[in-house]
Amino acid sequence: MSLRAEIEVRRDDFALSAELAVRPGEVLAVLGPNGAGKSTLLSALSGLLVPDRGRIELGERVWLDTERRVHVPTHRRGVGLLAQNPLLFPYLSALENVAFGPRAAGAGKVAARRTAERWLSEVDAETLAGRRPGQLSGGQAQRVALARALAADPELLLLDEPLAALDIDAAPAMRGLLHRVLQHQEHPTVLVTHDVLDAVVLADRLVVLLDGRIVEQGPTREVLARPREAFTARIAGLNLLPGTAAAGALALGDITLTGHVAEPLDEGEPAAAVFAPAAVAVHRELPGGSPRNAIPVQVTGLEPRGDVVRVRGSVGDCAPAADVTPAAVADLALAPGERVWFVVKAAEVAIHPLSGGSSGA
Ligand SMILES: Nc1ncnc2c1ncn2[C@@H]1O[C@H](COP(=O)(O)OP(=O)(O)OP(=O)(O)O)[C@@H](O)[C@H]1O
Repeated sequence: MSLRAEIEVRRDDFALSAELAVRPGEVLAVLGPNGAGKSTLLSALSGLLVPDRGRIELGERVWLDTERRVHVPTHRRGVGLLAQNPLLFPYLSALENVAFGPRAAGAGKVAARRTAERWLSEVDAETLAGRRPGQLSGGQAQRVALARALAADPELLLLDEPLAALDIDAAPAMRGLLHRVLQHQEHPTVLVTHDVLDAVVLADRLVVLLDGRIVEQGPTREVLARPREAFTARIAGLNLLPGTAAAGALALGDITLTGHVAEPLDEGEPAAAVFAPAAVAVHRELPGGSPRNAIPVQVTGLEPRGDVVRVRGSVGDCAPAADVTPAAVADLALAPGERVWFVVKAAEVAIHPLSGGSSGA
């Protein structure tokens, strides 16, 4: 069932006005700076906040229609929420936490337990079944919280910064797990995040919210490849070269890029190499010797950016960038049309799975 929402919220010095549609099985990421209205939007979808005006429908069911004074409360919407903090019941075991939703929906004790076991295993947490939340790490608790959200069989899944509270080691594993689980979701999902990587790995489509308004939307990689707003350009400032996963590397046509594989990847699945323009060195000749990644590009443009010059290149359909000093531009006699090598150390490259939903470009 598709989600369709039109929401208006007015506050003293803030107004949210947003319209969105999410198809079954699709993941929509909502990105935006602090105060843009992301949480307000999510609260309206979950029913915790009653908008001043709007309409929210899931399939044939109307959750909100301000003209007709319809407002279905949160507990009757069938919404699964995974927030920044796991918010597990402290006195219940992991298994009992996950079984809570099915029990509340009327399932018998044995059936609820079986559902909980299946979801705990789905999130690689079956060995944690008997533990209380106080005996779990942040990453483990978040996995249990995801199982709890899914075990209730929600018709709409809301993910509110689900990786923001995890430490730098736990976040990639959880992102990889979400990637796997969301691929099998049949219901719409809305993901609020600050991190462009979450959108790249998890979302089919992206909306960018600024000051309460949607300023960009479309398939994730299309929006990031051609940002129209400065905010999107800034968050999309990383190079992202899409290809397919190959043992510990990324195949991009006949180029192979090696890097750090932070999340589980199956060979042949869509993946991307992600690296900063500042990590790229530009060479006229292919440097020999050291095991570095070398990408043959044609220079398409040079843009001054403070102390550096951003060299834009093209390789296939991709437009990677390198930040170099003005002296290097002069030494290398860089100009549009020239053929050069973009060279980047494997240690500077991260290889991530890519969202591969029906509408993912
Ligand atoms: N309960 C509230 N009462 C009054 N104003 C609020 C309330 N909650 C949020 N706001 C204001 O509404 C605007 C949007 O806030 P919101 O929390 O939706 O933004 P956000 O995009 O989620 O930000 P962040 O990324 O910092 O969480 C902000 O100006 C905020 O100060």
